[in-house]
Amino acid sequence: MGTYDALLIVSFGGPEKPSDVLPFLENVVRGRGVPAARLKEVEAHYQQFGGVSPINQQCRDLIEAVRPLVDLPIYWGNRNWHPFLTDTVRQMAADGVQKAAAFVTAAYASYSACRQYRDDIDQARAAVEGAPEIVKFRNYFDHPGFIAAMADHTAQAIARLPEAVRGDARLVFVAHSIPLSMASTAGPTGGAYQAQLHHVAHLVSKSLGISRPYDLVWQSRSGPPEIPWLEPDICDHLEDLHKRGTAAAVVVPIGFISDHMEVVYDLDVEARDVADRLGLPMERAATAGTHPAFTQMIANLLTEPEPTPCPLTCCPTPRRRPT
Ligand SMILES: CC1=C(CCC(=O)O)c2cc3nc(cc4[nH]c(cc5[nH]c(cc1n2)c(C)c5CCC(=O)O)c(CCC(=O)O)c4C)C(CCC(=O)O)=C3C
Ligand SMILES: [Fe+2]
Repeated sequence: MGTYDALLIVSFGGPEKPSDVLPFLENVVRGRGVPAARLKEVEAHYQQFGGVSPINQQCRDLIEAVRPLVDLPIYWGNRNWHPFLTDTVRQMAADGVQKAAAFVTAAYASYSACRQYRDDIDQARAAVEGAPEIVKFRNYFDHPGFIAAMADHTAQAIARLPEAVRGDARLVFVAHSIPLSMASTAGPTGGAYQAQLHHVAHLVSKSLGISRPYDLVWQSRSGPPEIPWLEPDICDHLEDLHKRGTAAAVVVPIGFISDHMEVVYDLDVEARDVADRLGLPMERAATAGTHPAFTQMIANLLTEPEPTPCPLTCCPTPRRRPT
């Protein structure tokens, strides 16, 4: 407590112009066996948005919103695109930073959401002489600040529905799908990714006073088709809800903390198309973004005791596959 001399934001990174898209995607999928056809599709999603992912600007906005709340210099580095984490850690060392707290823009356990960011931090530190110590915050999915932000945005989404269906709207929580093998090894004893997401879905519903059943479904499936991932997909699920006579759906992306490309494409384009075709009233809740409860959460995490390091068996690295 009170021992940090900098706050480091660690994020995924995204392209900011059309010519960034391919090299960015190559960084993301290196050694991960994502089929070429899937990559072509995703490339088209980015180009449809002018080759610009919203995620980097969202990190800048988050930093500006957090700056008045913390008494520390704030740095920012990404896994897959500029500013690269290694360059940021080099700058931190040059500035004489000794010990930084790291806020990762992913709230949950699993290799992709937690361990891979830890590895990024370790690799960046290993590449920089005199690198500062970097303490990653705990997985903050159940922090009251995150829950409050998501509950607030969910209430706003419900209020945007036609009045007649508001009271019956089905809450459809959604997160990034991951391979079943990754899900089964998430957290110290496995299954933590789904368990944490279920917990958040429960807490958000509860804080809205909604006791109706809700769903937890998945988006943005990648990887080779023969490898099983978490299902059902949000689009199939909307079809299913419609068949069952559901009056309306409020899609709540609890798996992400900003409205980046996977949100604005996979939900606001793809899932929206499905809902419109079905005539199913649907609203999408905003992610936490720069909600004041969420930015205050980041400041509050700085005052928590240092988290105990994860066991080595937690969220292990998947076997790398040839592309
Ligand atoms: C759990 C999880 C999160 C949440 C935690 C977190 O936030 O980190 C997340 C976030 C994100 N994923 C993102 C983008 C991509 N993810 C891909 C591929 C993959 N994601 C996976 C998982 C996750 N991903 C996995 C298991 C793969 C398969 C390849 C592999 O094993 O690594 C691909 C490759 C193409 C494809 O989609 O197939 C892209 C382009 C962006 C940036 C969006 C923007 O640019 O605005 C963000 C924030
Ligand atoms: Fe992803």
